[in-house]
Amino acid sequence: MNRRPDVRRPQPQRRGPGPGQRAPEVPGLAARRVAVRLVDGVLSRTRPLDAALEVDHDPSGFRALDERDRALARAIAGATLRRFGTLRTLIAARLDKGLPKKGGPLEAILATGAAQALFMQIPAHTAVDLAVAAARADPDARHFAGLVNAVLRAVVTEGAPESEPGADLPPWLQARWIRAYGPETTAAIAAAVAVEPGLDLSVKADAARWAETLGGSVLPTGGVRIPGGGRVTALEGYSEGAWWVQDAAAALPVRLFGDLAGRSAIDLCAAPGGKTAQLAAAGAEVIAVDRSAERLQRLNENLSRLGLTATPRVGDAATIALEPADVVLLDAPCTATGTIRRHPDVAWMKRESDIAALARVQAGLLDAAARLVRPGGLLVYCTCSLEPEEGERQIQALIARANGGVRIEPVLPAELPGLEAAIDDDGCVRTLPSHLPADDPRLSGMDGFFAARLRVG
Ligand SMILES: C[S@@+](CC[C@H](N)C(=O)[O-])C[C@H]1O[C@@H](n2cnc3c(N)ncnc32)[C@H](O)[C@@H]1O
Repeated sequence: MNRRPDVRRPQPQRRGPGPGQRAPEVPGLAARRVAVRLVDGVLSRTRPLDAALEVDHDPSGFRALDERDRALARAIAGATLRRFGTLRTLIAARLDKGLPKKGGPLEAILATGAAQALFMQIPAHTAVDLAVAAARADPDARHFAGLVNAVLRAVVTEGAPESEPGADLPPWLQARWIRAYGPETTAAIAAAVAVEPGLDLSVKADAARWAETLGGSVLPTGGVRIPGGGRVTALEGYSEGAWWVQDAAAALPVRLFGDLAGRSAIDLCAAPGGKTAQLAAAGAEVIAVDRSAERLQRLNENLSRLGLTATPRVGDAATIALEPADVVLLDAPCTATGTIRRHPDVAWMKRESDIAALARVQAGLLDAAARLVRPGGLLVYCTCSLEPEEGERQIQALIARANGGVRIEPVLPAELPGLEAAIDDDGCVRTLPSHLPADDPRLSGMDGFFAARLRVG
């Protein structure tokens, strides 16, 4: 009996293969099933997208795919998560009784199917048929293959809705940003995170030459921006270690130290080493601390490709004992809500309660970092979060706790040409995804970051 589903005209009533039987693989199905697992890992808050793509033990099956299918699975998962707010609403409107409880990855199957048809250039019948096939291949979702077919046919017939600012953000996050930045700026942030961004590089030297070689432009932050797509490792200059991937906003905190030649530096929470590379390239003697030995190994590999050196130390930044240094950088663990543009999974992995828990960790790390600065030295604190609790309020609280021992060294407009709007009234840096606008939305924007420069002692 031929069990291969008719990919042009699905028959939802047909049952999948019985126990012990294997259906021949439908073309394109493997990539869809992996995309479903990637999205389901995020929606169930068990696996961030990048972790699923990188870890050796890969429960999604991503690494078993060939290169083309990997790119397709990644693109489907990315497009789904970027537009997930809209997709969830469209799907919910077609489900009178909500999502069945025992459907396994049913929501991920529906969302990836709809994303392909509505937001990627994939023919609707292919997207729907492969979603039905993915449901049939899943032990829990197979009972709902008919529902997948019905819901997706209705969704694709209706077509993509007008995009509304904020429709793709979790409501709790949108509400917080409106409180922190106002409705207009929040709409601008939402528009910026809706577009998959290009690639930002920090270069060791000669930004103009690398911009020309790679078909990009030099940013006011000193880095190079190129259109995204393609394998980073295949780009010119990668193997010779001429540059590393680093968002334009992530490159700002180290610049706040000024001249670093010959100075001692401690980089706390350093892996995978984007900022360590900047410190080392600027001539500092760097100790790079991270609590994860595995991630420090990646830092070592990255530095070695770049021909740069730092002393790695595995340890907890809150308690590590080190000789005080001229400058200390604390790039604290945070909710990373400023990076949703590049990591759309972050919006759906995080919970609002994560903010308070991380803010407590950040306060402890800040106190420890301040103790590692030699008297009169500089501390730069940064997070890639848009939440004031993880940025501005950390600094206000530290200054109050330090009783005159720590003060903000305000960043001057001349230090950030082209980004003066990112300097707040206290002289700290607050970048937003809507900063650095350009005509082409894919070449616009930057991560949301907070950075404060502090004089200690
Ligand atoms: C935001 S990432 C750092 C990115 C890095 N600074 C860069 O520019 O490439 C946060 C890092 O902090 C590390 N980390 C989290 N808590 C830590 C702690 N208490 N002590 C040391 N490292 C920590 C994590 O292992 C992770 O590598």
